[in-house]
Amino acid sequence: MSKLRVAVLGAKGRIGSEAVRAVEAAEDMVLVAALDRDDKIETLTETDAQVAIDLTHPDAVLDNLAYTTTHGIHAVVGTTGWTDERIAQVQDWLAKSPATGILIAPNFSIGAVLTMQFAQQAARFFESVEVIELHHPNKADAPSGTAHRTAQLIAAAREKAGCAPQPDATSTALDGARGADVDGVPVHSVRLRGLLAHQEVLLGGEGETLTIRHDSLHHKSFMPGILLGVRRVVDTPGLTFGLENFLDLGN
Ligand SMILES: NC(=O)C1=CN([C@@H]2O[C@H](COP(=O)(O)OP(=O)(O)OC[C@H]3O[C@@H](n4cnc5c(N)ncnc54)[C@H](OP(=O)(O)O)[C@@H]3O)[C@@H](O)[C@H]2O)C=CC1
Ligand SMILES: O=C(O)C1=N[C@H](C(=O)O)C[C@H](O)C1
Repeated sequence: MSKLRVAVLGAKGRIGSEAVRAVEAAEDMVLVAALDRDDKIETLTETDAQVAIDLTHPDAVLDNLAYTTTHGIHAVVGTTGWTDERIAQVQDWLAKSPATGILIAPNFSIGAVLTMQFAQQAARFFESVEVIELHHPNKADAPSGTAHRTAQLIAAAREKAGCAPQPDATSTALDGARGADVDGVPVHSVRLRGLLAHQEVLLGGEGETLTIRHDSLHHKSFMPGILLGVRRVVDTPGLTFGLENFLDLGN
C-alpha cells in the first residue's frame, strides 16, 4: 500500500514540530514538506502533498486553506480562531472542490474530546455551568478553541433541554470578572508559565457540584488524534468539525 504524502505547516512551532516527528514515525505516512513562516506554500503542490496539517496561527490558516482546497489537497487543521464567518468561507471553497476533505479539530487529544462530550451530556442536569481554561502564556487566542467549542456544545444541550438561564445575581463587576460570555456560558482564561493546556468544566446544582477536568501535559497528547485525522480525512470529502466525528463514540 502506498504511503500517505503529508506536509506540516507551522513545522517549527510547539505543536508543529511534534507533528513533524509523529508523521516521520508513522509507518503509513511520508513527510514530504515541513513549512513554516516565509516558506513558499507552492512547495505543497511541488512535492505532491496529499494532506496538509495546519498548526500555524489564526491569522495564517485561512490563506493556507484557500491554497490547499483550490489545489485538492486535504487538510487537517488544529489552528484555532474559528468563527461562523470563517467556517462559511471554508465551506465556499470546498463547494468548488467537492472531493477535498478538511478536518478542523479544536482539540486533537482524546481526553479533551471526551471532556467536551461529558460536559455536553451533563449540562442539562445542573443549574450552573462555567468553563475555565488554563494555558501557557505564549498562546495567541483567548478563550482557547477548545473552551469556546465546549461552551457552544453546553449551550446547545441546555437550549435543547429547555434549561432556564443560569442564576447570577452579579449587579456590579470589573470588566472581565465574570469571564467571556459564549452563548450564555461564562468562559474564564488563565495564562500561566509552567502550564500547557488544561480545562475544567464546573457544574453546580442544589447541594452538589461536578467538575470535569482535562490536562494535556505534553504535545504528544495531540498526536494520535492528528494521525487519525490524516488517515480519515482522505476518504471524507467536505468539512468535518471536531475529531469526535472520527472516533465512533456511538452518539
Ligand atoms: N487542535 C489542537 O489540538 C491544538 C491546536 N493548537 C493550535 O495550533 C496553533 C499553533 O500553536 P503553537 O504550536 O503553540 O504555536 P507556535 O507559535 O509555537 O507555532 C506556530 C508556528 O507557525 C508558524 N507560522 C506562522 N504563520 C505561518 C504560515 N503562514 N505558514 C507556516 N507557518 C506559519 C509560526 O512562525 P512564527 O513563530 O515566526 O510566527 C510558528 O513557527 C494555535 O492556533 C494553537 O491554538 C495547539 C495545540 C493543540
Ligand atoms: O494553543 C494551545 O496550546 C492549544 N490550543 C488549542 C485550543 O485553543 O483549544 C488546543 C489545546 O488547548 C492547546
